Amino acid sequence: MSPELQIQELTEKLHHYNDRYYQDSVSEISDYEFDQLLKELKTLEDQYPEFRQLDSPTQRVGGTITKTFNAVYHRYPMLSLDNTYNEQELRSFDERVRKGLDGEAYEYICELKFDGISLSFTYENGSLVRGVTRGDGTRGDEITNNVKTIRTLPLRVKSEKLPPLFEIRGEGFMPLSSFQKLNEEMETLGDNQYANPRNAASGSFKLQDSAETARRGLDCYIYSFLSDQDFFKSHEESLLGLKSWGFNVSPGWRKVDNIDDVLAYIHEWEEKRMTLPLATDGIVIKVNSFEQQRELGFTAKSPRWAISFKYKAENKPAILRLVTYQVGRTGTITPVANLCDLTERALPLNKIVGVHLSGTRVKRATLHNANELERLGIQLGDTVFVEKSGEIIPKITGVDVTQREQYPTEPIIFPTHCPECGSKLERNEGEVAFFCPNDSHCPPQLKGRIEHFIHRKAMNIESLGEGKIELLFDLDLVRTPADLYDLTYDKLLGLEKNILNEETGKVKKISFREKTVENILAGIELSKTVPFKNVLFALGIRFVGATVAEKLAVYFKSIQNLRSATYDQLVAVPEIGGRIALSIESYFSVPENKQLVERLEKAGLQMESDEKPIEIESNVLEGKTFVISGTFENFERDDLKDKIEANGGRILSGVSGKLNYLLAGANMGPSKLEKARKLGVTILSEEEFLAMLND
Ligand SMILES: NC(=O)c1ccc[n+]([C@@H]2O[C@H](COP(=O)([O-])OP(=O)(O)OC[C@H]3O[C@@H](n4cnc5c(N)ncnc54)[C@H](O)[C@@H]3O)[C@@H](O)[C@H]2O)c1
Ligand SMILES: [Zn+2]
Repeated sequence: MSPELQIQELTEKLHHYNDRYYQDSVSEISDYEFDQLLKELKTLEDQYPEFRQLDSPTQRVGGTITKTFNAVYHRYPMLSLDNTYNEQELRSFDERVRKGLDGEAYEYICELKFDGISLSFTYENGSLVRGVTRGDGTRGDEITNNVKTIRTLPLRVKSEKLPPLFEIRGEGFMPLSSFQKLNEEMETLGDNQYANPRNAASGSFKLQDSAETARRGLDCYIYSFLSDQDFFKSHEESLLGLKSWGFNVSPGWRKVDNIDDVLAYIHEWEEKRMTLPLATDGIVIKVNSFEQQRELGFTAKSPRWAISFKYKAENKPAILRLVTYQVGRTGTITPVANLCDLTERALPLNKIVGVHLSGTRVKRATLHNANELERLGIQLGDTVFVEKSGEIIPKITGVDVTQREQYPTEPIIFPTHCPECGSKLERNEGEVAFFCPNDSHCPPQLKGRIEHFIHRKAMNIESLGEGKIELLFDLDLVRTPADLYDLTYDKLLGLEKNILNEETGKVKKISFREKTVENILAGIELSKTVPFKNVLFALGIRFVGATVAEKLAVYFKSIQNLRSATYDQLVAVPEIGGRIALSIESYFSVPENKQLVERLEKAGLQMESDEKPIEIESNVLEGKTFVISGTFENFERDDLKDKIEANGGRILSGVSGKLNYLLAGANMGPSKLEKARKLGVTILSEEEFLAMLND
């Protein structure tokens, strides 16, 4: 693959994971894997800077602002931290610091890296006036009412010496005890549980209802102070100052004066951090002197005077007792390893006690697919290595075949039929996974459809979660998405179901009371206003993801037009290929699907689009190319792109010799600006751009 394509692919992949992580609070891969991909991209970009994408994830903070809160600009940008997983790189960081400081002596402050979300608090005349999330680093969501529920955060600070305006920063987190309590409650309500305390904190700080936020018992550790005056001389002084004003500074920090002592601190906390009442994922190292911090400066994304060291996932041997097979929402069959500790070989085969790993008991680990079984070459009874990092599903990384002499093993036989519905399994050419083709009757697939239907990017019915759907499905009330619209208050009130938590063995009762029922119905009602493109995505037509659905909605404008479109009409749509066209045709040829769509139409869902394709305003920018960078007063970035295209201009992905204009907003990276200057690209301000439009 060419480096250009590689860069494009990696960029896209990372955008996808960022989106899932920051918007949906879901990690599809481990942080370690994510960070390795990011590193790979960075290396490629350094080698081929001309192919770096406009919005490369190496250049900016991964998060975004939401539409539900007021977005406010940060006085001082909120950046990320560079990270590493190994000591060698940490020593290289130390080398860079040494060089950057030209032989001056320096000290480090080591702190724990708390796993939550960054928050920024503004104090005016000693009073807390604003609390904001990091967002995209330039702008964040204003969540003042929610941060005021943090009990340890002073609303007023009394000290004669305080500057009239200052900002403090910290990590908002959910203590492990609150996390456990919250998830237990959510389980009983049939709501989706949070995968880890970080996601729980992130979700809870962004609730609309502050009373609910208050109930969830959030907390915050403060780690930085910012003001326009030189108030403190060092990070150490600021931590002591913050503490003396009553801020919640975590006591674990330490000042050291060389990298070996940093490493000692890291080793010391590797195990000890498991005993803390909150989740941590590493250590943060900061140059102590503020003067020296200024000398070292920043990259586009992170300070050069700090780095985080992240602990790698724990890896441990265990015994593979049994392989079970899960049927996923799309029919994919996933083999799952059932594990126990090495000392528990004598237990009966079906007794799955699990292994102790990273502070939790791990009973199961994914084996992905049949190919992976082959690749690992594992057998039942084998001694395997298990790894777990944070919230990620544990996985098997290898096998110790030397143990087979002493402990005989048996081959694993992959099933030929679906464990849920008995259909014969199939595998598409070139694909690794077997799947159950019975998509209209296989229970997990039916449930999966409904779960997809209510997803945020689809019908966005927040009041229904996995547990609730399970209950409605098992009681035969909802078998297809259309059934949701036939639910009534009387049908729902008082429904109950016991759910067994396989991990803990505890039984929980889900029951629908008045408030729950009202919420469910209100959520379903509200979904009738969701635009056509979402409805189209919600149908779950194969290969029709959110982006394709949007294109189809803009082009065909209604379900009526789409349903009657021929293959040739479908492939005539820009970016719609034969594979998608065939899938759409085949979807509408199935009687069950036709009926589903008709019922949804009757229920009153939006089946027509009022979205317009980009309307041509003028051709004043005809033949001109643009790259947009930074933030703007009058436009969101996407609006600006639309504006350029509506006036005949074209957007390019990176600064190159071919480019006509670099549209430079606030806070853009200096390297891009410099490159544009070198290549003689005209740099436009927002005002100049507006003037150009009005020419
Ligand atoms: N698994 C995935 O799919 C996925 C996707 C996107 C991001 N991620 C993870 O998230 C990371 C990016 O997130 P990020 O930009 O917030 O970086 P980060 O979480 O690695 O580090 C920066 C953050 O650390 C926090 N922090 C905690 N304790 C601190 C302390 N004592 N001092 C200073 N800061 C402290 C701050 O909130 C700061 O913003 C990635 O490197 C990756 O590990 C994972
Ligand atoms: Zn099946």
